[in-house]
Amino acid sequence: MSTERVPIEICNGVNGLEKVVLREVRGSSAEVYLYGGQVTSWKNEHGEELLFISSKAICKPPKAIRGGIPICFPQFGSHGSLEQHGFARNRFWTIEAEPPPFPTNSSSKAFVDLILKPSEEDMKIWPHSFEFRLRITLGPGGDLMLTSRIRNTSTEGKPFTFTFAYHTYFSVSDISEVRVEGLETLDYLDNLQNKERFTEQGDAITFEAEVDKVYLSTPTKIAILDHEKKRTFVIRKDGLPDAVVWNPWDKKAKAMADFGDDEYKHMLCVEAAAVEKPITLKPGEEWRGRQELSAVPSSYCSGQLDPQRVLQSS
Ligand SMILES: O=P(O)(O)OC[C@H]1O[C@H](O)[C@H](O)[C@@H](O)[C@@H]1O
Repeated sequence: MSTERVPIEICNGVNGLEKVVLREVRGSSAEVYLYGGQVTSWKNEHGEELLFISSKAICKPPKAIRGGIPICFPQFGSHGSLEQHGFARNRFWTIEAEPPPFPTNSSSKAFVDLILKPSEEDMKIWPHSFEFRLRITLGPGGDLMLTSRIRNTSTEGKPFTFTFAYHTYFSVSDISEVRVEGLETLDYLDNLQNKERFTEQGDAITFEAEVDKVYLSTPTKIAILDHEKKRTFVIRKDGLPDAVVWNPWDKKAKAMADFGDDEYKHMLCVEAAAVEKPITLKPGEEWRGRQELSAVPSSYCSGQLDPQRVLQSS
């Protein structure tokens, strides 16, 4: 099989911000803004958007883009002294033509390599030398893979510590019809209750109010079932033990300037993350964290197991 890659397509997105477009022959596509190194669109082969992006997103530095997949680094949330979610999401990344090779089992030809290095200004707020390489790949079947490689390039023998998340906003038909599987019975830190630790009770996770939880040491596979759309998102992760689940619900939605009042109904963030146990890199060390997303039609839909409905439709 030829490994010749598809030439990278770069064009201007909102407010003239540069974006990279990845396309697969079967019709799926993805868009990545250099601002934030942020995926802002992921479409399946029917051209359906799979990620949520707010109609009120402010695509203007220094505001991070509301939606898609912001990168939280070197700090997740308010777990540290930096600005919320760190600074990677509102810096300009660059395309790296020839990154150091790394083993990949993907035969995909549609990918882009980005790199972020700290500026002098960044060094003032976080005095650490690093190279953050991000490869975004669109697989032959339309899967979206993000691989991060973060290296400590300190020449002064200084280690550094960080937390991290792929803050993925999934597009869902109706949040009250959505179920998350893979996090049942796990411990979590509740951001709505001073980051206190609780244990999840019950069968599956469904939504009827604001949620902001960091599930700890989760399985590597998590599923989001969207009954109305008959679609299941599958998240596979590696190097990222935790998973954040967030929906602002109505009150917080109204309080956010870059988020529509009712948009909470159509999104859910499930974020592959390393939060509870920060990662430490010594000089010369490199860390990898990977997230792979796929969207598959789900055979199970709400009501299918309801005998009344089965009778009515037969
Ligand atoms: O508004 P942002 O800074 O983008 O953060 C949006 C949300 O991100 C995460 O999911 C956090 O757990 C939430 O506490 C936060 O509200």
